[in-house]
Amino acid sequence: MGEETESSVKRENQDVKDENTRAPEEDSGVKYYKREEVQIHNMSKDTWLIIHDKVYDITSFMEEHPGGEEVLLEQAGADATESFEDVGHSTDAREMLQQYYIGELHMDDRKKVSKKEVYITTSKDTRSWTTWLIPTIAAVLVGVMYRYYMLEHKSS
Ligand code: HEM
Repeated sequence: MGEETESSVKRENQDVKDENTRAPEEDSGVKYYKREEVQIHNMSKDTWLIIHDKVYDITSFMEEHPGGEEVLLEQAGADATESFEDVGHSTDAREMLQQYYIGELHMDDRKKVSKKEVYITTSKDTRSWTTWLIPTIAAVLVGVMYRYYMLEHKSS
């Protein structure tokens, strides 16, 4: 009887240990992962991905992915932001990501200039005024030249 209690205590301790070594899903505070840490999880039974500097454990999603397991495995343990965006995933797909979120990519491992910033500097707003200004100037010039031409013809 005493033995039974001892073994159940042991099992309980084991459970606690497993809980601690598992990917943390803490309520308080965000967990930061180094790139090397993410890289270890690069197989079909243990798959992590980085998308937009966030880390996802997609192990349970592998077989469910509508685009197939293969494409995910190719990106396993790495930054899949570009391939994820290239496919043009739906809003539903983006919302699905939340379920697999486990933390953030460590600040030291983030790229210095994010794609977002590049997009902002080349946004349409800064270019749009030049697209109508040049034809307008051209039209005014043609108008002025036409007036001069007509005046000269009248006087001669
Ligand atoms: C955890 C991350 C991902 C989630 C939650 C996800 C989810 C989805 C979903 C819901 C679809 C169905 C179409 C849609 O709703 O957009 C889809 C399609 C697809 N995904 Fe993903 N995806 C993920 C990562 C990736 C990555 C990293 C790649 C590329 C390497 C990829 C490649 C594709 C392809 C090729 C399709 C099929 C598109 C088509 O047939 O039109 N996905 N994915």
